[in-house]
Amino acid sequence: MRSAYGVETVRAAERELMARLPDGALMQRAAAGLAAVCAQLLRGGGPGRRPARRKVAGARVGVLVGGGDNGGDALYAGARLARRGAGVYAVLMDAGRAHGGGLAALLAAGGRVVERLPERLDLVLDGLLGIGGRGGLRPAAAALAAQADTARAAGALVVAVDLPSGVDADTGEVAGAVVGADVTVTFGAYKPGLLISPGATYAGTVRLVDIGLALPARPEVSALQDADVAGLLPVPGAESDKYRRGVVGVLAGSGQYPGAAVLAVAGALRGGAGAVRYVGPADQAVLARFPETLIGTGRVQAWVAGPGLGDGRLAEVERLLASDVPLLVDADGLRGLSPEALRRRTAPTLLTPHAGEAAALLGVDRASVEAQRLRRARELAERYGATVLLKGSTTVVCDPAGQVRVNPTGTPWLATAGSGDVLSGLAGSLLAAGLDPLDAASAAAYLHGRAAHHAAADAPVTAQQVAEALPAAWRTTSEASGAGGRARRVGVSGT
Ligand SMILES: NC(=O)C1=CN([C@@H]2O[C@H](COP(=O)(O)OP(=O)(O)OC[C@H]3O[C@@H](n4cnc5c(N)ncnc54)[C@H](O)[C@@H]3O)[C@@H](O)[C@H]2O)[C@@H](O)CC1
Ligand SMILES: Nc1ncnc2c1ncn2[C@@H]1O[C@H](COP(=O)(O)OP(=O)(O)O)[C@@H](O)[C@H]1O
Ligand SMILES: [K+]
Repeated sequence: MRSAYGVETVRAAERELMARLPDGALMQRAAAGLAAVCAQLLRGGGPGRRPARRKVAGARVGVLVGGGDNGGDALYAGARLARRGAGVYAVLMDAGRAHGGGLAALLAAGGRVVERLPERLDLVLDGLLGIGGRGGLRPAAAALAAQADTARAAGALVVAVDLPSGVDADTGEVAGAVVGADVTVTFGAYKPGLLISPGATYAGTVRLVDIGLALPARPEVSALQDADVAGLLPVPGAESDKYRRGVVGVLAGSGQYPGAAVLAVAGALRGGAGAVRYVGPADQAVLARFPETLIGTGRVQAWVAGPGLGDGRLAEVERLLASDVPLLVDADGLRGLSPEALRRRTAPTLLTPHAGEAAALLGVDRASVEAQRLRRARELAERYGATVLLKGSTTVVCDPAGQVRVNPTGTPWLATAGSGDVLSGLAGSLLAAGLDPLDAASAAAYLHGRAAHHAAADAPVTAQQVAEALPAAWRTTSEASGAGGRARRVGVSGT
């Protein structure tokens, strides 16, 4: 699990540790870790777009230096690289406020202060702002961020110190100018803004440097990894039967959108439930594609309601809302949903809106959901008293108690018609197999994103292909974690 902590929590942990260490020790730890990653990148150990230099000596390194400790980290790291023979050029945002010790160390090591970044750099350190950044970059910082972009376009690797300047550490929000990094070296803990887009997009690959912080057990935001997901996936035991594994009901499709029913069933069949029951007018289309589907109402352990329903069947969704069976509501089912109806429910509810649907539920515009994914997902979960999976460039899952997970898998190729229907079927199937909504939603998003990677391989992909790649995604997730033996056994008497 990747655990992320907000600025206040990180600062409190830093204070506590600093009180026990000599002055400046923490910054030296950060700078040493940062310089080590830069050296590795210069030697060709990272996402280089230039031929590797193979050594640090002779490399050309630019350092963008802000007025706080983030600039201090960058200066001390620059000094370490200069001592190893790199040519290091520092641009100070505000000469009067650059970190004194760091600047002296850089100059003593042979580094230089220059007016603007020179040409032909191998690497640029973005030390403008770290967790002390507030609001959009002010003009002087924005001008230096633009220099980083220019150097990057000319082939330099950009390494963000702690986080890309311009990204809000707590939310991933970006207001205006921002540094686009290839690699972010973050200190002590992941920050939520490194895991949530748009911030995550600007961070590139994130490397964590341990500086010894003691952090609370419960992170503010987490991202499941292979082993976590593998440990959640339901695996039948020797005594399992299809009913004990769970039956998922799918209320989806309409004359206008029969395909949504087929795709939701396609996802549900690959989600670990023992059977899928379909209710709706697209039964012939569903059966033609999946003869294993049960047709018509009957007992289920979870319902998926909404994909392609159109607007004529909201009464059926309301009946499910009034039932005591776990329920996932997606797409058309989300229209006109009342917070009161959800709050009255006794069984778990999972809502899976995309940004447009979330905007309608909150009465805000779509752009504000896309720019503030974490805040909007939290608001929805709180207002509706349900777990929310907000789809999009970073899928955010939030439960009513405020636990947040962000999904680390996926690809923009997933932005294709019908892939959301596959996801809702898959998540509903995991609910029917007994996972709670937070786990079902985050495991489903993880597998779905991974399936898209398998199926897309950097080319366009269809929703059906994503569904067909789910077994491979399941297998690679379990294998990569070596968790075959630790997976949940379901559908065995007494479980
Ligand atoms: N506190 C600690 O113990 C440690 C801190 N470290 C580093 O220190 C950083 C935090 O340092 P600071 O608290 O000094 O803060 P920062 O260095 O992140 O930024 C503070 C400076 O940026 C300016 N600023 C804020 N928002 C701005 C905006 N939108 N546009 C332009 N300028 C803006 C402020 O006026 C201030 O001068 C961390 O991100 C990390 O890099 C590391 O050295 C590890 C240890
Ligand atoms: N830019 C993106 N990057 C990664 N995944 C995306 C992006 N845009 C959309 N997705 C994913 O694609 C799927 C689209 O679902 P949805 O919007 O419901 O489409 P549909 O209604 O056509 O099925 C979701 O899983 C969503 O998270
Ligand atoms: K930075």
